[in-house]
Amino acid sequence: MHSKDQISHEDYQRTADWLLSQTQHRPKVAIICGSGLGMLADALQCQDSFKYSDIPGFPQSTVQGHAGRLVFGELRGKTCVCMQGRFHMYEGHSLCKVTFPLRVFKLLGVDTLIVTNAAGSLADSYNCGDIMIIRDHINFPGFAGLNPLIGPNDEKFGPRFPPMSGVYDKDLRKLAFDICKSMGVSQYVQEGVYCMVGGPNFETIAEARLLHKLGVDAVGMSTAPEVVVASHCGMRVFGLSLITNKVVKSYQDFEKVNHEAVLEVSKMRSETLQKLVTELVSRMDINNNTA
Ligand SMILES: O=P(O)(O)O[C@@H]1C[C@H](O)[C@@H](CO)O1
Ligand code: HPA
Repeated sequence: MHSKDQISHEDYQRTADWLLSQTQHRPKVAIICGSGLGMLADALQCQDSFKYSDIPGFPQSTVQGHAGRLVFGELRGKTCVCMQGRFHMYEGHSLCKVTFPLRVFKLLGVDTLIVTNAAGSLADSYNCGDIMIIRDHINFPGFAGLNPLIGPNDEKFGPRFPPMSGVYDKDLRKLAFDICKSMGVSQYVQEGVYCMVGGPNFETIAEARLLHKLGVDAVGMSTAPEVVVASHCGMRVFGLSLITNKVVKSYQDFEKVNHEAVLEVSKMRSETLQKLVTELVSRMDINNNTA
């Protein structure tokens, strides 16, 4: 499966060149919007946007709550590119396809990734609507050999064996905490470990208990492959999970999670997340991108 799906450097370059020919924007920051979080792109000024179906080489987004648009624009004078809709492994995409945009962004000049997702909480102290700053992740599919870096290594992007410790930038995490404090929202901001599972089904109770025992704070179906590829090609990474549900861990609890409820909670926190991401981009240290 992997060799058939292998994407060449030229393929990434072709898509990057097409985008560079269609927009004047030269982003340094990429933002990936999680389920129901597409409104993060609405804050961008002077937008140029492209449907994924119009971008050569781009996969298509099939999940409700993922619009399928790439939006370029400025956040407080800093140029960003925003994915309104991401690709998940459970949609049937290979991990090369899931992470295709990241390498294209690298070729556009992006050096910082802000990744967001909707996730269920395992940590007992978390509540629905909490924002979790991702300290670290567990890439469960990676344990089973589902890793986007499997296959011949493209040294132009990064090394064969990239380190993954400290992958979520410490300074950006601290900055985000400071911003949350000044926004007066610290009471529902957490920091924790995100775990990716393959999906598309939500967890059984036994699976939830296992993840809890392993020290997972929040579980979702994305993010880890994107972060692995971004880090492999040298990007700085910051991640946020919006806690949209508490994962059922008790056989006495008859609550059942569903995607509609996930989207509903995402909507509830959209304004706060938009403010937080805008402030973070505005205050983060990046090269002034006037190239
Ligand atoms: O794209 P994200 O990770 O935010 O989406 C989460 C995981 C599933 O795709 C979906 C389940 O409701 O939300
Ligand atoms: N499990 C996995 N993925 C999710 C969840 C969950 O409970 N909530 C949102 N995405």
